[in-house]
Amino acid sequence: MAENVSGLTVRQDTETVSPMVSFENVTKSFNSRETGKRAFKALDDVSYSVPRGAITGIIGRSGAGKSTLVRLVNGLEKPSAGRVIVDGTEVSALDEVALRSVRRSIGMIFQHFNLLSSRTVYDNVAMPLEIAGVGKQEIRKRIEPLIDLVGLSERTRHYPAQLSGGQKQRVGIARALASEPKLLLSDEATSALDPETTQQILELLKTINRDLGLTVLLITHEMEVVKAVTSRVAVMDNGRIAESGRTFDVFTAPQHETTRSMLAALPGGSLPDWIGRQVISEPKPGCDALLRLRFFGETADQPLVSRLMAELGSPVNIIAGTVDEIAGEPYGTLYVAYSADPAVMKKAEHFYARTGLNAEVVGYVA
Ligand SMILES: Nc1ncnc2c1ncn2[C@@H]1O[C@H](COP(=O)(O)OP(=O)(O)OP(=O)(O)O)[C@@H](O)[C@H]1O
Repeated sequence: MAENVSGLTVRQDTETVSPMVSFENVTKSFNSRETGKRAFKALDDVSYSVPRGAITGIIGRSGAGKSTLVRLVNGLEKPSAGRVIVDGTEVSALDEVALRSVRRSIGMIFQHFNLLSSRTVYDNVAMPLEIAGVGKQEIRKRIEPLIDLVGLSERTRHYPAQLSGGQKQRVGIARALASEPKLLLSDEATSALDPETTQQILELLKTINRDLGLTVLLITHEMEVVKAVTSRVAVMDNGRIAESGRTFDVFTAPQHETTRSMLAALPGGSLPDWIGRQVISEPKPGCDALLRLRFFGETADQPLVSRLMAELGSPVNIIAGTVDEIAGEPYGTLYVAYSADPAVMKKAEHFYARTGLNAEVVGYVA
């Protein structure tokens, strides 16, 4: 834990021994377009480590600084202060020639795929190897299994215009893997895809991460993407890391306002509108308390709601609920209402303390 500028205690990731990427006190200022003077800090004293072999998400709203962070990793930008270290090499200190070889060890996929329309699937994937001067035979030997891996063996002679968005991104992934990178950067790679295609591409990224042991750093503004595929996450806000840690921990107990409001957009992340409109913040005589119960870990598979009902001896009204999976772990949310009578509330509190059930009063309904 550490203090941020506003004095709030924020969560920080600590399990990052021998990271693949380290940002050490990185600040990136841009010149003001009006005055030409350094005015705007797109990144403000960012320290963060991307663990080796995992899929890590960087999430934040538009303008939070995500793309700037990624551009520092492959040396497209240099920090104004601080260091960026990739697999032990300080990329922020390298000249253009040295950077070229580092970039070969970093694959990248993009929102708009960046394929060459005049080249076939095969030729797009082969391109990084052609540029590196690899012979035709060797290229074929390396490319064919990759095209197979991304499920496009039937389409090697097709042009990008003949492919769907998901297929184009598969080409982008195969091309990124052609030079056998140790790190894959994904910049909003699923943002232009429909939800079903997004899931398929995310599954492919998981397979690649697992089977090739490739470290993936994925930047996105979509919580759904982070939830589905990452094991670690850093939430960015105004050029700073607002909080970071295991995705499951950050999603189930968010500490920063930005994380909370981004999570509210997920299905089940906020109250249904019809009840939300009736919620009052202070109890009135005879009203019900509205609670959010969260089930995970040991509380995920126990019949705690029926036990709660028996314990209170007063009706428990189930308002809404979802059962979901975060980073592969089950997670449920249930909104319930019961009498806000102090005696009932006290019994409920004892029940939560005894069982470890995570419960939070979100308001009252008359
Ligand atoms: N070359 C530049 N010159 C001036 N300002 C820049 C430059 N590049 C980025 N910025 C500013 O830095 C801030 C962070 O931009 P960045 O693209 O990193 O954010 P982001 O989180 O990736 O947003 P988005 O999701 O919209 O791409 C923005 O306010 C942006 O306008």
